[in-house]
Amino acid sequence: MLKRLPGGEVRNLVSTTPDTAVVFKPAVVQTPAILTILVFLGRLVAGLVRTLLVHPVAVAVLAVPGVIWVRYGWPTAVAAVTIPGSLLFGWVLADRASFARWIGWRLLAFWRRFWIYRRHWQPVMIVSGLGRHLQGRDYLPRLLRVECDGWADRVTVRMLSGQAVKDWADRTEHLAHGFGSTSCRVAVAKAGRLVLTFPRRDPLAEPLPAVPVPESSTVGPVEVGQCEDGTPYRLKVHGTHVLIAGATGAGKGSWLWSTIRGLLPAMRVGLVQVWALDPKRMELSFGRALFGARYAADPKECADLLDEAVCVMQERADRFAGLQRSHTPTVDDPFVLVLVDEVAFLTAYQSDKGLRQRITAALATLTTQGRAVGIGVMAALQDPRKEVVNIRNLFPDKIALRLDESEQVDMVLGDGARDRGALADHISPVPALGAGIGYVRLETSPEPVRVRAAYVSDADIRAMVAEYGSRSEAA
Ligand SMILES: Nc1ncnc2c1ncn2[C@@H]1O[C@H](COP(=O)(O)OP(=O)(O)OP(=O)(O)O)[C@@H](O)[C@H]1O
Repeated sequence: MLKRLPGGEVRNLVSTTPDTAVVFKPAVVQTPAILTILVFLGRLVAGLVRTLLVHPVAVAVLAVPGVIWVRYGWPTAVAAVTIPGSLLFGWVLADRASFARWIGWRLLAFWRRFWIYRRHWQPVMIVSGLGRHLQGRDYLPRLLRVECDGWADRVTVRMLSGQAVKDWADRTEHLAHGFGSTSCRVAVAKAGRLVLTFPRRDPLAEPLPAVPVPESSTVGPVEVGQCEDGTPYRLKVHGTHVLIAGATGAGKGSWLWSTIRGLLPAMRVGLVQVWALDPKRMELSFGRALFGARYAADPKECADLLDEAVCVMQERADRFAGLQRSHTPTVDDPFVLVLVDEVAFLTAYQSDKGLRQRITAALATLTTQGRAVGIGVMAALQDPRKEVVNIRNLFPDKIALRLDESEQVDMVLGDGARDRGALADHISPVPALGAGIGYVRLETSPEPVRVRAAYVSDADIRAMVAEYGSRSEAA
């Protein structure tokens, strides 16, 4: 048995070069067996101590009854298990969330570390090419920590020296399927350490009803839907520009309408104006009364409205010059959000060259100079192959809803987004399962966040128009 210890194989290594009689035999230095055994024992003790430190709850649940059994006999051990067990069961019934936070997820993490990740670590690492098998030894990335919450496992790993984040990002599919998940996302924790996120279920599989209209009038980030961890997602619109790309039926409308809905109280008091460009006449026309005179559908009217926005922008820039460097919305200088549904209709597909150039120039001017003076642009785009290369860099924040091809993901979100887990081409085309789901990439963070926008139904829009239509118009 000792002959099979790692390193022993070197003894049998013989290498020859073709066509010569010269034979090379490496010198073999035998490691004393006692040294190898001591190293193994040391590693075992270190592993036990590490398990105790990382999973104290799970170790206590397993060890304490055993110790009581040995010292005081089985009846005491059964009582020691039954009494706390009943108390814990009562805790589950009384407050499931706090039980999960303090006990449940920790036990699950302990179990999944042992049963899923530790058990499959070596084969998955070797087969995916992230580990190496050299001269009878495995060189594997270190599995440092497993944490669980309601929807995913977060696995912290230490990369092998010399590995790059891209090596892992290129193998997310191997990792996901190797550890029994549908996807895997890679994020950098610190130098040499990564956090891999493996979803266990999809919390966004059910459509979300429209978010209630906020009570206060704010232009701060607008609640438009929900993130995977169940927290509300708030989209920043003031001080940025947002591009939303998605195939037909991907749910771009729910992002536009959820944003308008969150701004309604601020529109009512005059802190926000939404200017709507609706060349398809199918989306924003439904709530036309909310926009008053600032609605355009015909390409010529759209160009005029954009030019008007540029005039407002330039007039403000003249007034603010030397006085203020950022915009605070007031009734006199409200935040102007220019919404464009299907921007390619006005640019790429526009046959009138003069109009196309006017619109493109106005959009470029607004997106490059507008945010400091309180003008924002939110544009929807159906086919990212048209126009996205020209306009993508004008929008600091991008959202990729369902896309037809994997190459389109990086076209919309920027290089490397798909490798980091933005699988927009895998979003279901079934509206109930996938419409409104998208990956958001903000200028402040390279990690794409998966979000589902709430669905604002026709009835919701009618109610919004009835409640806010005329008053917003007046503003
Ligand atoms: N957030 C959502 N949750 C659930 N279902 C949605 C959501 N958004 C849209 N849907 C469903 O998907 C359908 C298509 O949505 P929508 O028209 O907004 O897509 P779109 O991307 O604007 O498409 P197009 O570019 O063709 O106008 C809607 O009729 C609705 O049934």
